[in-house]
Amino acid sequence: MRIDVVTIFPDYLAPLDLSLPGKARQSGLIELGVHDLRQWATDRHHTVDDTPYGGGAGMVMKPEPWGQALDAVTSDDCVVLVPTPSGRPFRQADAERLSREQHLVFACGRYEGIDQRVIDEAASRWRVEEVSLGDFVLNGGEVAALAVIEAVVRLLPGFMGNPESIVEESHGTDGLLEYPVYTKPATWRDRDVPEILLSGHHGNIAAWRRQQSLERTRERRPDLMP
Ligand SMILES: Nc1ncccc1[N+](=O)[O-]
Repeated sequence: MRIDVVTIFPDYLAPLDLSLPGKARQSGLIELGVHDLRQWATDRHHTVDDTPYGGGAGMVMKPEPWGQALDAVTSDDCVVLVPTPSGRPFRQADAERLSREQHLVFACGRYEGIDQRVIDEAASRWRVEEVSLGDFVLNGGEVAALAVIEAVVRLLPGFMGNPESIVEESHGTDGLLEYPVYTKPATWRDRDVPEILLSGHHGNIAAWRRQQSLERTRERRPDLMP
């Protein structure tokens, strides 16, 4: 898989050189390109934003640099992902679907967003998905791009040491929240690990874990209850 990110803050994407994505890059399983939008802002000051038509606070990202940038980094069959609070909620199912793509391009907007014509023109040439991580406002799309990239890359075959660990996760196969987990010591600050987990009885343990998942989901995410 190839991943390209266009941003005015390329250093924000430096964490991708660490941990999982970094390892995946060394093994050649992903190619990552981070591009500074300003290289396509050809005026003397490399201007990337301007005041919004119709007035209003803040600045909007100009279309010309974005048009040149996307022309340069996209491929015919790529998916252009635009992190934005006005996007569709990004879910685990989207991470799974996107992990099967060959080329993802992240357009990270800042300020009040990117001129809509950039999105409209891109959507006439490539698959474009405006995605949101949640109902809160960040200052730009970079943090969201990092999160989406991690959610996608960790699903690629051969990246996770133990593929088993992917199956039993929150928002995984049965869509429930994950059950609580414990490890040694059996007692810590007078708190014991639930007896059932020490019983070695796998059937009962599975049932207890399912019950815990249901209770947690009912309590915290009733919207996910089956
Ligand atoms: N919440 C967000 N705020 C700004 C940019 C992107 C965002 N998001 O969730 O993808």
